Amino acid sequence: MSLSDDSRYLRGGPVAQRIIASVREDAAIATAEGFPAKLISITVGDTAAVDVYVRNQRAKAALAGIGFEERRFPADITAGELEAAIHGLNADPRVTGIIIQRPVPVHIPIKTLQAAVHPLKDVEGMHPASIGNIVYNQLDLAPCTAAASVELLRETGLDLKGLEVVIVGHSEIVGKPIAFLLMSEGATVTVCHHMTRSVAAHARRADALFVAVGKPRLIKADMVKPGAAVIDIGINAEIGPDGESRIVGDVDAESVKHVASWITPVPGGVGPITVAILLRNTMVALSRQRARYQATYGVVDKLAAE
Ligand SMILES: NC(=O)C1=CN([C@@H]2O[C@H](COP(=O)(O)OP(=O)(O)OC[C@H]3O[C@@H](n4cnc5c(N)ncnc54)[C@H](OP(=O)(O)O)[C@@H]3O)[C@@H](O)[C@H]2O)C=CC1
Ligand SMILES: Nc1nc(=O)c2c([nH]1)NC[C@@H]1CN(c3ccc(C(=O)N[C@@H](CCC(=O)O)C(=O)O)cc3)C=[N+]21
Repeated sequence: MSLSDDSRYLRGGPVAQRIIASVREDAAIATAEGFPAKLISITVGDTAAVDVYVRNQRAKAALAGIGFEERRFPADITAGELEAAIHGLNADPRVTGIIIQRPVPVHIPIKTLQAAVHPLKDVEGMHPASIGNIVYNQLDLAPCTAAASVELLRETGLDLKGLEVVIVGHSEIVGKPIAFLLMSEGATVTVCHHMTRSVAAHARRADALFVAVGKPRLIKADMVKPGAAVIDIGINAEIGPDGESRIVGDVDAESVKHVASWITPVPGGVGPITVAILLRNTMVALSRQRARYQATYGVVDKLAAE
């Protein structure tokens, strides 16, 4: 069976479309009520790794009826200057959400930047205060890629309760949040990283295998349990046999597709859903801001009566 018509391929497009259609309805209502949503993307320095992401954010935000603006800053900007820019966006009532594209130059501590974003405008859930929410099983706003990966696993229809899940890669933006999201769903989760003695030994036990490392073909067929679901989060640029640059994941799809029951294509798997979730998170942030606004200013009648 060819890759393109194989139903075992878990495609992100239809899931993303579903999410964006629902965001579009919510955004239209909010706009009509006088609360248009607007997302600001911050990019610092060389942007090759994030260009595709930002391009898709802009396109899908337009489709969903969410405002979108990109702010680009030079690589030699100081952390202090960036924080000041973020504080300006925090204070701007027209701005609903702020996303800081990773990576940022090494002289800027990413944690400081994440902490500068007001938690109500933190559309990736990466503020130290926000990321704790998923530990407390508050799952309505999670880091986008992690949430997107879990959405794709749901598409398999597998019961997440008691599912043996192995995650390869433990970054704070992908691997770790996936682990927390799936623990909340009742899965049994093992997390592997570069010090894991045998990634293969763990991976072979997984009913669902998530891979977020950034190494092409790290996962081969002999590391996958027959019938497993394989969610490939990696995005790697490499030169293909035709001499053209192409994007591949972390999974050797050509061999793994013969063993797994489900596998996500790259591109066309997790990526499109990541963008859709970012927009959904922007609407979650908007409704939280509206609730705060209501709580603060929605007592006019009472004040007038006093
Ligand atoms: N589709 C999407 O929406 C997104 C895709 N990505 C892609 O996902 C991949 C991972 O991204 P990100 O999490 O940000 O990357 P990081 O570089 O932050 O994390 C990589 C992780 O992989 C681990 N690792 C490195 N080598 C090995 C190995 N040989 N075996 C097991 N684990 C290993 C590292 O462990 P340690 O820390 O111990 O060294 C680390 O936890 C990249 O390809 C990135 O482009 C990222 C974000 C969004
Ligand atoms: N703070 C932060 N959060 C991130 O989530 C984050 C980041 N920084 N930095 C960069 C990486 C990368 N990333 C992508 C998301 C979607 C696609 C995407 O839409 N991919 C399409 C590609 C389609 C096309 O080529 O146009 C696909 O996979 O099908 C790509 C890349 C998010 N990241």
